[in-house]
Amino acid sequence: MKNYSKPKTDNWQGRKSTKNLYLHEKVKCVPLDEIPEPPKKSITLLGYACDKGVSRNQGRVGAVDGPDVIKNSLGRFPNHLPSAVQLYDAGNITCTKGDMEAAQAKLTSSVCSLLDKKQFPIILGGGHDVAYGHYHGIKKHLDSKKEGKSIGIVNFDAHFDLRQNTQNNNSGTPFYQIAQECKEEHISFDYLCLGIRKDANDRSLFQTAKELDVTYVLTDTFQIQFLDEINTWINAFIKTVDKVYVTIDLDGFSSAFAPGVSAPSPMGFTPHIVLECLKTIIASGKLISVDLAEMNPKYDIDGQTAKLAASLIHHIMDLQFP
Ligand SMILES: N=CN[C@@H](CCC(=O)O)C(=O)O
Ligand SMILES: [Mn+2]
Ligand SMILES: [Mn+2]
Repeated sequence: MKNYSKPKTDNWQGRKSTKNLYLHEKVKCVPLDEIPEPPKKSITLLGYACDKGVSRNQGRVGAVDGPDVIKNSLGRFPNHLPSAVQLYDAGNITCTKGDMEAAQAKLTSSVCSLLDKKQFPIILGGGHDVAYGHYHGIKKHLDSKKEGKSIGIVNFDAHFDLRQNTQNNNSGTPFYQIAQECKEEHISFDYLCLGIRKDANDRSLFQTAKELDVTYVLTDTFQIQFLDEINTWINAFIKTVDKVYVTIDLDGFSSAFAPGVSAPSPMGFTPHIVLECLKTIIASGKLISVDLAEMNPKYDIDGQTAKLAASLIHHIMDLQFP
């Protein structure tokens, strides 16, 4: 299959038990086209092993290895999933000959098929261009049902990623591309950014955000002491949409927590505020799919970023499948 590699059991190792106490014992490595339609919802992890968007955006490459490193870290975590909930690793979407658009297209069809099969997808990046393919997979799935359901995007990120794609599509353009397509389709572009850094987005990006009516919280106020106000913003946003797609760019976290990214944020946000926001979003019952972007093992220190990513996934699974 083009732009795809099958799941590798080698990625799943750790302490051994006889009772599925660990996630490496719980997970089933199943190729994408063999993922079953379960009677109950279940979870599928799928990697987006591509950093072409990062290199096109003049960033530091290495995120191509992000998905496998996250899986490797996650496998060592304890398994608290109900036994009726399945956990699959469906392998990785790959990028060949620098054709990022082909990788995004493959991600779109894969996410759509996972959602058609009632899976809860957790996509592991890879550059933040993962968001373009991921969003379209959700959209394709919802559009096929012809129920007119809308998608709200919640992006935890230091960056708007609203750069114009006049030169090329890259890791800094996905939400601009989506916004333009929404305009063409006469549907609203619902985009909430949490943790935006003023010192990492130029004036024209703030202007684009204003023109597109983007709601955002700056990283200075994206802190636990402002949680009530942040929750008010999140709930107001969620109310206006039918489904919520959450994308977590690891570079929004302070580099004290997430050094292993292409563009680190020394004064970024904490994991605690993100967790509280995830609780609010998941409590709404509207969360349809999640991704984690920009995991770059080349710059990680002692596996901290991979462990943070794995811990976020663990929390999300716990909240979504109590
Ligand atoms: N996905 C990341 N996008 C950021 C990268 C910033 C940087 O390279 O410093 C952006 O384009 O703004
Ligand atoms: Mn970012
Ligand atoms: Mn980003």
